[in-house]
Amino acid sequence: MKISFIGGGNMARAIIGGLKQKGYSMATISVIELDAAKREQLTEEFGIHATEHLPSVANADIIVLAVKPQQLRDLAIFLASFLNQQLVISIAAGIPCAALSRWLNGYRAIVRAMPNTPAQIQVGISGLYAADGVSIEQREQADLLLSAAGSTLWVDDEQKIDAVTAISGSGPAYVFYFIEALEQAALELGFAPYQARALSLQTFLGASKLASQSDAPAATLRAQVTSKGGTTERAILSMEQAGIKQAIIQAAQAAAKRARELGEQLGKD
Ligand SMILES: NC(=O)C1=CN([C@@H]2O[C@H](COP(=O)(O)OP(=O)(O)OC[C@H]3O[C@@H](n4cnc5c(N)ncnc54)[C@H](O)[C@@H]3O)[C@@H](O)[C@H]2O)C=CC1
Ligand SMILES: O=C(O)[C@@H]1CCC=N1
Repeated sequence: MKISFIGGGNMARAIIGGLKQKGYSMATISVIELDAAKREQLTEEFGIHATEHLPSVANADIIVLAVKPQQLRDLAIFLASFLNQQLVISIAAGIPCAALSRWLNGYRAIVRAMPNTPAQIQVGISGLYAADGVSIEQREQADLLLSAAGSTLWVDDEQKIDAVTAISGSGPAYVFYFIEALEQAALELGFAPYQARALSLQTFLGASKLASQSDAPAATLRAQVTSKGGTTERAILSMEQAGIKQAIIQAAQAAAKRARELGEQLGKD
């Protein structure tokens, strides 16, 4: 399977990193990227072919559109004439298959995917939606490609991809934000930076692993840490008073709304 990425930025690098770790032949992967410095970096890091010439996609089996949503329309209109049988996978936030298909001159073999950056170490999760022109074989190809980056979750309702974007697409940033905050707290409690980082990171790693290996819901695991009249109880009370849980829920809702807005604004032309 020959895979061409168009756009060699953060997310393309994360997926290619996952494919490399999984043992994919880097000879089957190419990237079309406008920025010469990024092309050089991609070739150096992964040993892949990186070019600025779009027509090279004609030989690919799968084309992954990994440019910003704002860059997708112009790219797609130019790409349309190079499509024959390829599966097009778009990872752009918010942009509906219908808009992309219109820009691609009615092309319908489109999968909309929403991966996340932990793809680069194969512990990502991707939401996937297949438009009606996608064959069963192409659906399997898309699943195989994104599986190299972690788990996959197919949805039948395209709007759910905006919801996936809000939870797991943007989600790593929420977690990094919490890690930053805990690290900051450790610094303020007198630890050296390397100690603060170790305490914060290992706590996230350990708690995430424990939650993923346990049948108990997160609330039960939290209760197991929380002694009556103890330190955790005081900390959780402080977070409840600050409205942290509600703020996180609102943040995810704001992200989903932004994904819908991007689709409406950018997908209308
Ligand atoms: N960064 C993330 O965590 C995630 C991003 N996404 C989606 O992935 C897409 C890419 O995001 P990032 O990688 O973060 O952006 P980025 O800005 O790091 O990468 C986009 C790349 O596309 C290149 N580019 C733009 N127009 C081009 C063209 N016509 N031909 C070739 N290359 C072109 C740019 O030079 C840039 O290097 C976005 O649509 C975003 O919504 C999806 C899931 C997660
Ligand atoms: O922030 C964004 O718009 C993209 C989509 C999900 C993660 N990054």
